[in-house]
Amino acid sequence: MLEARNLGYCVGERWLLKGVDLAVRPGEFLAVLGPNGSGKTTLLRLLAGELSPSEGGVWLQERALAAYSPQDLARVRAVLSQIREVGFPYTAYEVAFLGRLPHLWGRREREEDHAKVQVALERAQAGDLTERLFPSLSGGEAMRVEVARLLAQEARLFLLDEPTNHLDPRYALELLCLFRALTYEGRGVVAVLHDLNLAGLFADRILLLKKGRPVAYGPSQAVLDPGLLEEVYEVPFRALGNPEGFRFFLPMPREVVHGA
Ligand SMILES: Nc1ncnc2c1ncn2[C@@H]1O[C@H](COP(=O)(O)OP(=O)(O)OP(=O)(O)O)[C@@H](O)[C@H]1O
Repeated sequence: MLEARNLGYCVGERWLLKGVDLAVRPGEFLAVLGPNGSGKTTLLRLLAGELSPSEGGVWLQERALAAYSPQDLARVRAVLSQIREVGFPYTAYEVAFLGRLPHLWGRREREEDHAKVQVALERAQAGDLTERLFPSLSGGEAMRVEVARLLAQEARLFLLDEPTNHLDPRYALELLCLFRALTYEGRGVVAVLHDLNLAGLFADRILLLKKGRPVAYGPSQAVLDPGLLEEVYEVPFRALGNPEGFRFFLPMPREVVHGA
């Protein structure tokens, strides 16, 4: 569904990202992890076609990303970015309706478009927000409306930049359950996450970045190794749970790990 080969992005003399290879198959959930400034958003923007690679390339459904028109691209992949500003006081419903725009080229909106937006708002637990002005929503409410916009877009691939940002534990879990459920319909998900444990719970695979370079890429529970995490995040981690099964990871102050 999605493939990146030797992907790199350079600004001036500095490589913000270099040497990334990855593949997302239909039904797969890939989490992108790494410290602040490690290149996660840059990678997501390259995968979305919002930035052009300095080297390597991206293929979506076996077609080079660069060969897509903006309309075609918007019908295949949906992007949840970190920037959540709208220039006008749109209602939440109008923001969610933006997801239908890629399907409206060359035709007028129909009743079914509104029905799809309504279903998307309910599925994103934003059905009670429809009349609210978007700028007046809390961070978590705005996120749910944005998710409704993505669902209304009916894309095959979702690219999510820190989707659990602003969400309380319940909504964070429910949001990731929702996207995991969408993978069972054969859609793909790439999500930038900071929560290692949510990544371990929901992702099939993890790509771990440090300073713009891939450090590990593989099955989630294999990548989530305390030694590797300490090397990447420069803080000790303690693993809890069953070494043969699911493990949780807690970052620890060094004094706690090594004794004060
Ligand atoms: N247009 C640009 N010009 C110069 N440097 C940039 C540009 N865009 C991003 N950077 C830098 O590239 C690095 C990677 O940025 P990026 O936003 O991809 O990191 P990130 O892993 O998503 O970080 P965070 O976890 O803090 O959101 C950062 O040091 C950032 O300051």
